[in-house]
Amino acid sequence: MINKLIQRIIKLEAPIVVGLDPMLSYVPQHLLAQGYKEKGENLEGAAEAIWLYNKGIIDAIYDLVPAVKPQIAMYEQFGIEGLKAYTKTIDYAKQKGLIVIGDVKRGDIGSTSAAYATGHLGKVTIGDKDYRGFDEDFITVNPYLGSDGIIPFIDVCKQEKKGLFILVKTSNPSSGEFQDQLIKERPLYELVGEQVAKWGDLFMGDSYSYIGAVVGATYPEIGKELRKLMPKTFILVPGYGAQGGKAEDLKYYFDKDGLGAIINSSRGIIAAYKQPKYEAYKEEAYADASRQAVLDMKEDLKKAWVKN
Ligand SMILES: O=c1ccn([C@@H]2O[C@H](COP(=O)(O)O)[C@@H](O)[C@H]2O)c(=O)[nH]1
Repeated sequence: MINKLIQRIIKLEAPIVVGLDPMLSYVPQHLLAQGYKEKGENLEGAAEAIWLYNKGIIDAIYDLVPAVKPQIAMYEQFGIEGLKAYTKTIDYAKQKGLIVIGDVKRGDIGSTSAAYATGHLGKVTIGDKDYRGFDEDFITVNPYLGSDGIIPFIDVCKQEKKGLFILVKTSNPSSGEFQDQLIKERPLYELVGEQVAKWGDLFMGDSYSYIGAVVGATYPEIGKELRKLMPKTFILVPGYGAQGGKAEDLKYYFDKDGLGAIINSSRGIIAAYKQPKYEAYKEEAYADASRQAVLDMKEDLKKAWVKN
Protein backbone atom coordinates (compact mmCIF):
# COMPACT_ATOMS: atom_id res chain seq x y z
CA MET A 1 0.00 0.00 0.00
CA ILE A 2 2.91 2.40 0.65
CA ASN A 3 4.12 1.85 -2.93
CA LYS A 4 0.60 2.58 -4.24
CA LEU A 5 0.39 5.74 -2.10
CA ILE A 6 3.69 7.00 -3.51
CA GLN A 7 2.69 6.17 -7.10
CA ARG A 8 -0.61 8.04 -6.68
CA ILE A 9 1.16 11.07 -5.18
CA ILE A 10 3.53 11.16 -8.16
CA LYS A 11 0.74 10.70 -10.72
CA LEU A 12 -1.51 13.39 -9.24
CA GLU A 13 1.40 15.65 -8.23
CA ALA A 14 -0.42 16.02 -4.94
CA PRO A 15 1.18 14.98 -1.64
CA ILE A 16 -2.18 15.75 -0.06
CA VAL A 17 -4.58 13.84 2.15
CA VAL A 18 -8.03 15.29 2.76
CA GLY A 19 -9.09 14.86 6.37
CA LEU A 20 -12.71 13.79 6.69
CA ASP A 21 -13.44 15.27 10.14
CA PRO A 22 -17.14 16.10 9.84
CA MET A 23 -18.81 18.18 12.57
CA LEU A 24 -22.58 18.62 12.48
CA SER A 25 -22.05 22.39 12.38
CA TYR A 26 -20.30 22.04 8.99
CA VAL A 27 -23.13 20.07 7.37
CA PRO A 28 -25.25 22.29 5.09
CA GLN A 29 -28.94 22.71 5.96
CA HIS A 30 -30.21 20.81 2.92
CA LEU A 31 -28.24 17.69 3.90
CA LEU A 32 -29.26 17.95 7.55
CA ALA A 33 -32.90 18.22 6.44
CA GLN A 34 -32.46 15.17 4.18
CA GLY A 35 -30.80 13.09 6.93
CA TYR A 36 -33.47 13.99 9.49
CA LYS A 37 -36.31 13.39 7.02
CA GLU A 38 -35.01 9.95 6.07
CA LYS A 39 -33.89 8.71 9.50
CA GLY A 40 -35.33 11.07 12.12
CA GLU A 41 -33.88 13.99 14.07
CA ASN A 42 -31.69 11.73 16.20
CA LEU A 43 -28.29 9.98 16.12
CA GLU A 44 -29.25 8.01 13.02
CA GLY A 45 -30.42 11.11 11.14
CA ALA A 46 -27.31 13.09 12.12
CA ALA A 47 -25.05 10.21 11.03
CA GLU A 48 -26.92 10.00 7.72
CA ALA A 49 -26.36 13.74 7.17
CA ILE A 50 -22.65 13.30 7.94
CA TRP A 51 -22.43 10.48 5.41
CA LEU A 52 -24.21 12.54 2.71
CA TYR A 53 -21.85 15.44 3.42
CA ASN A 54 -18.77 13.17 3.13
CA LYS A 55 -20.08 11.64 -0.09
CA GLY A 56 -20.38 15.10 -1.64
CA ILE A 57 -16.80 15.92 -0.67
CA ILE A 58 -15.41 12.60 -1.91
CA ASP A 59 -17.21 13.03 -5.25
CA ALA A 60 -15.67 16.50 -5.58
CA ILE A 61 -12.04 15.60 -4.74
CA TYR A 62 -11.39 11.93 -5.56
CA ASP A 63 -9.64 12.71 -8.84
CA LEU A 64 -7.31 15.29 -7.27
CA VAL A 65 -5.77 13.56 -4.25
CA PRO A 66 -4.44 10.10 -3.47
CA ALA A 67 -5.96 9.67 -0.02
CA VAL A 68 -8.48 10.65 2.63
CA LYS A 69 -8.08 10.49 6.40
CA PRO A 70 -11.34 10.02 8.31
CA GLN A 71 -10.91 10.97 11.97
CA ILE A 72 -12.83 8.31 13.92
CA ALA A 73 -13.59 10.63 16.87
CA MET A 74 -15.89 12.73 14.71
CA TYR A 75 -17.98 9.62 13.95
CA GLU A 76 -17.84 8.18 17.48
CA GLN A 77 -19.72 11.31 18.66
CA PHE A 78 -22.78 9.65 17.17
CA GLY A 79 -22.16 6.21 18.69
CA ILE A 80 -22.90 3.13 16.60
CA GLU A 81 -24.70 5.20 13.96
CA GLY A 82 -21.59 7.34 13.60
CA LEU A 83 -19.41 4.26 13.20
CA LYS A 84 -21.73 3.06 10.43
CA ALA A 85 -21.15 6.41 8.70
CA TYR A 86 -17.39 5.91 9.24
CA THR A 87 -17.56 2.48 7.57
CA LYS A 88 -19.71 3.74 4.70
CA THR A 89 -17.26 6.60 4.15
CA ILE A 90 -14.28 4.22 4.02
CA ASP A 91 -16.02 1.84 1.62
CA TYR A 92 -17.12 4.65 -0.68
CA ALA A 93 -13.70 6.34 -0.70
CA LYS A 94 -12.05 3.04 -1.65
CA GLN A 95 -14.65 2.48 -4.36
CA LYS A 96 -13.60 5.85 -5.80
CA GLY A 97 -9.95 4.73 -5.85
CA LEU A 98 -8.82 6.63 -2.76
CA ILE A 99 -6.40 5.24 -0.18
CA VAL A 100 -7.85 5.45 3.32
CA ILE A 101 -5.84 6.42 6.40
CA GLY A 102 -7.97 5.78 9.49
CA ASP A 103 -6.98 8.30 12.14
CA VAL A 104 -7.76 6.04 15.10
CA LYS A 105 -4.60 6.47 17.26
CA ARG A 106 -4.84 2.99 18.78
CA GLY A 107 -2.20 1.18 20.88
CA ASP A 108 -2.45 -0.96 24.04
CA ILE A 109 -0.93 -4.07 25.61
CA GLY A 110 -0.05 -6.70 23.00
CA SER A 111 -3.24 -8.79 23.07
CA THR A 112 -5.45 -5.70 22.87
CA SER A 113 -3.35 -4.14 20.09
CA ALA A 114 -3.74 -7.41 18.18
CA ALA A 115 -7.54 -7.04 18.41
CA TYR A 116 -7.39 -3.40 17.28
CA ALA A 117 -5.17 -4.44 14.37
CA THR A 118 -7.62 -7.19 13.37
CA GLY A 119 -10.59 -4.81 13.52
CA HIS A 120 -9.02 -1.97 11.56
CA LEU A 121 -6.54 -3.62 9.19
CA GLY A 122 -7.10 -7.36 9.21
CA LYS A 123 -9.89 -9.91 9.24
CA VAL A 124 -11.67 -12.00 11.82
CA THR A 125 -12.67 -15.62 11.21
CA ILE A 126 -16.23 -16.58 12.06
CA GLY A 127 -17.10 -20.19 11.34
CA ASP A 128 -15.35 -20.97 8.09
CA LYS A 129 -15.46 -17.44 6.71
CA ASP A 130 -13.25 -14.36 7.11
CA TYR A 131 -14.84 -10.96 7.72
CA ARG A 132 -13.29 -7.51 7.67
CA GLY A 133 -14.23 -4.88 10.22
CA PHE A 134 -13.32 -1.33 9.22
CA ASP A 135 -10.73 -2.25 6.59
CA GLU A 136 -8.67 0.95 6.35
CA ASP A 137 -5.44 0.87 4.29
CA PHE A 138 -3.38 2.61 6.97
CA ILE A 139 -4.12 3.62 10.54
CA THR A 140 -2.48 5.94 13.04
CA VAL A 141 -1.02 4.30 16.15
CA ASN A 142 0.18 5.58 19.53
CA PRO A 143 3.60 4.14 20.56
CA TYR A 144 3.40 5.01 24.28
CA LEU A 145 3.14 1.35 25.35
CA GLY A 146 6.33 0.32 23.54
CA SER A 147 7.22 -2.53 21.18
CA ASP A 148 4.74 -5.12 22.41
CA GLY A 149 1.96 -2.61 21.74
CA ILE A 150 3.22 -1.97 18.20
CA ILE A 151 4.43 -5.34 16.88
CA PRO A 152 0.89 -6.84 16.65
CA PHE A 153 -0.04 -3.99 14.29
CA ILE A 154 3.10 -4.61 12.19
CA ASP A 155 2.31 -8.35 12.02
CA VAL A 156 -1.14 -7.63 10.56
CA CYS A 157 0.33 -5.00 8.20
CA LYS A 158 2.69 -7.67 6.83
CA GLN A 159 -0.16 -10.14 6.28
CA GLU A 160 -2.38 -7.56 4.62
CA LYS A 161 0.23 -5.34 2.91
CA LYS A 162 -1.12 -2.34 4.81
CA GLY A 163 0.61 0.35 6.82
CA LEU A 164 0.83 2.47 9.95
CA PHE A 165 1.61 6.04 10.86
CA ILE A 166 3.05 6.09 14.38
CA LEU A 167 2.84 9.30 16.45
CA VAL A 168 6.34 10.79 16.79
CA LYS A 169 5.84 14.56 17.19
CA THR A 170 2.26 15.77 17.24
CA SER A 171 1.08 19.14 15.97
CA ASN A 172 -0.81 20.36 19.05
CA PRO A 173 0.39 23.25 21.24
CA SER A 174 1.20 21.11 24.32
CA SER A 175 2.85 18.24 22.43
CA GLY A 176 6.17 19.29 23.97
CA GLU A 177 5.03 18.61 27.54
CA PHE A 178 6.10 14.99 27.15
CA GLN A 179 7.45 14.65 23.61
CA ASP A 180 10.22 17.27 24.02
CA GLN A 181 11.39 16.01 27.43
CA LEU A 182 15.07 15.11 27.46
CA ILE A 183 16.10 11.57 28.23
CA LYS A 184 19.89 11.14 28.38
CA GLU A 185 20.07 14.60 26.75
CA ARG A 186 17.91 13.64 23.79
CA PRO A 187 14.28 14.69 23.28
CA LEU A 188 11.74 11.89 23.56
CA TYR A 189 10.45 12.50 20.00
CA GLU A 190 13.96 11.69 18.73
CA LEU A 191 14.07 8.39 20.62
CA VAL A 192 10.60 7.51 19.33
CA GLY A 193 11.60 8.52 15.78
CA GLU A 194 14.67 6.30 15.94
CA GLN A 195 12.55 3.38 17.15
CA VAL A 196 9.95 3.99 14.42
CA ALA A 197 12.77 3.79 11.84
CA LYS A 198 13.81 0.43 13.38
CA TRP A 199 10.24 -0.88 13.34
CA GLY A 200 10.14 0.30 9.72
CA ASP A 201 12.99 -2.05 8.80
CA LEU A 202 10.64 -4.94 9.65
CA PHE A 203 8.42 -4.14 6.65
CA MET A 204 9.99 -2.18 3.83
CA GLY A 205 8.29 -1.14 0.58
CA ASP A 206 10.25 -0.31 -2.58
CA SER A 207 11.67 2.99 -1.33
CA TYR A 208 9.85 3.70 1.95
CA SER A 209 8.66 1.53 4.81
CA TYR A 210 5.04 0.54 5.31
CA ILE A 211 5.58 1.80 8.88
CA GLY A 212 5.38 5.59 8.76
CA ALA A 213 5.39 8.42 11.28
CA VAL A 214 3.16 11.35 12.23
CA VAL A 215 5.10 14.62 12.51
CA GLY A 216 3.13 17.87 12.87
CA ALA A 217 3.53 20.75 10.41
CA THR A 218 3.63 23.19 13.31
CA TYR A 219 7.20 22.28 14.37
CA PRO A 220 9.22 22.63 11.13
CA GLU A 221 12.66 22.55 12.78
CA ILE A 222 11.78 19.24 14.41
CA GLY A 223 10.36 18.00 11.10
CA LYS A 224 13.70 18.70 9.44
CA GLU A 225 15.58 16.85 12.17
CA LEU A 226 13.24 13.84 12.07
CA ARG A 227 13.39 13.59 8.26
CA LYS A 228 17.16 13.05 8.60
CA LEU A 229 16.79 10.62 11.48
CA MET A 230 14.16 8.48 9.67
CA PRO A 231 15.28 8.48 6.00
CA LYS A 232 13.06 5.52 5.00
CA THR A 233 10.02 6.54 7.03
CA PHE A 234 7.06 8.07 5.19
CA ILE A 235 5.69 11.03 7.15
CA LEU A 236 2.03 11.96 7.61
CA VAL A 237 1.97 15.69 8.37
CA PRO A 238 -1.12 17.14 10.09
CA GLY A 239 -1.34 20.77 11.22
CA TYR A 240 -1.24 22.52 7.84
CA GLY A 241 -3.86 25.28 7.44
CA ALA A 242 -6.31 25.42 10.34
CA GLN A 243 -3.56 24.83 12.94
CA GLY A 244 -1.19 27.36 11.38
CA GLY A 245 1.30 25.12 9.53
CA LYS A 246 2.57 26.82 6.37
CA ALA A 247 3.69 25.33 3.04
CA GLU A 248 7.02 27.18 3.07
CA ASP A 249 7.90 25.45 6.38
CA LEU A 250 7.35 21.97 4.99
CA LYS A 251 10.25 21.74 2.54
CA TYR A 252 12.40 19.57 4.79
CA TYR A 253 9.65 17.04 5.51
CA PHE A 254 10.22 15.85 1.92
CA ASP A 255 13.28 14.04 0.57
CA LYS A 256 15.55 15.28 -2.22
CA ASP A 257 13.09 13.97 -4.83
CA GLY A 258 10.16 15.83 -3.27
CA LEU A 259 8.72 12.59 -1.84
CA GLY A 260 8.49 11.01 1.61
CA ALA A 261 5.65 13.04 3.11
CA ILE A 262 1.93 13.60 2.72
CA ILE A 263 0.26 16.72 4.11
CA ASN A 264 -3.17 16.57 5.74
CA SER A 265 -5.78 19.27 5.79
CA SER A 266 -9.18 18.58 7.32
CA ARG A 267 -11.20 21.69 8.31
CA GLY A 268 -9.36 23.77 5.71
CA ILE A 269 -10.84 21.59 2.95
CA ILE A 270 -14.10 20.15 4.19
CA ALA A 271 -15.39 23.39 5.73
CA ALA A 272 -13.85 25.64 3.07
CA TYR A 273 -17.25 27.12 2.19
CA LYS A 274 -17.38 28.71 5.65
CA GLN A 275 -14.13 30.64 5.10
CA PRO A 276 -14.22 34.26 3.81
CA LYS A 277 -11.86 33.22 0.98
CA TYR A 278 -14.55 30.95 -0.46
CA GLU A 279 -17.60 33.13 0.30
CA ALA A 280 -18.62 33.06 -3.37
CA TYR A 281 -19.64 29.42 -2.77
CA LYS A 282 -23.04 29.11 -1.16
CA GLU A 283 -23.88 26.30 1.29
CA GLU A 284 -25.33 24.09 -1.46
CA ALA A 285 -21.99 24.33 -3.31
CA TYR A 286 -19.91 23.28 -0.25
CA ALA A 287 -18.27 20.45 -2.20
CA ASP A 288 -17.21 22.78 -5.03
CA ALA A 289 -15.57 24.99 -2.39
CA SER A 290 -13.72 21.91 -1.06
CA ARG A 291 -12.51 21.08 -4.56
CA GLN A 292 -11.24 24.64 -5.03
CA ALA A 293 -9.53 24.48 -1.61
CA VAL A 294 -7.69 21.30 -2.69
CA LEU A 295 -6.57 22.99 -5.91
CA ASP A 296 -5.36 25.99 -3.90
CA MET A 297 -3.54 23.73 -1.43
CA LYS A 298 -1.86 21.90 -4.32
CA GLU A 299 -0.63 25.23 -5.68
CA ASP A 300 0.45 26.42 -2.23
CA LEU A 301 2.43 23.22 -1.56
CA LYS A 302 4.58 23.92 -4.61
CA LYS A 303 6.44 26.23 -2.21
CA ALA A 304 7.46 23.10 -0.27
CA TRP A 305 7.37 20.30 -2.80
CA VAL A 306 10.62 21.22 -4.47
CA LYS A 307 13.81 19.24 -4.79
CA ASN A 308 15.96 19.87 -1.71
O1 LIG B 1 -0.34 15.47 15.57
C1 LIG B 1 -1.48 15.35 15.13
C2 LIG B 1 -2.05 14.11 14.87
C3 LIG B 1 -3.29 14.06 14.31
N1 LIG B 1 -4.00 15.18 14.02
C4 LIG B 1 -5.33 15.03 13.38
O2 LIG B 1 -5.26 15.62 12.06
C5 LIG B 1 -6.45 16.34 11.80
C6 LIG B 1 -6.13 17.81 11.63
O3 LIG B 1 -7.27 18.56 11.33
P1 LIG B 1 -7.21 20.09 10.80
O4 LIG B 1 -8.66 20.47 10.71
O5 LIG B 1 -6.53 20.10 9.47
O6 LIG B 1 -6.48 20.88 11.84
C7 LIG B 1 -7.40 16.03 12.97
O7 LIG B 1 -8.12 14.87 12.63
C8 LIG B 1 -6.47 15.72 14.10
O8 LIG B 1 -7.03 14.85 15.06
C9 LIG B 1 -3.44 16.38 14.27
O9 LIG B 1 -4.04 17.45 14.02
N2 LIG B 1 -2.18 16.45 14.80
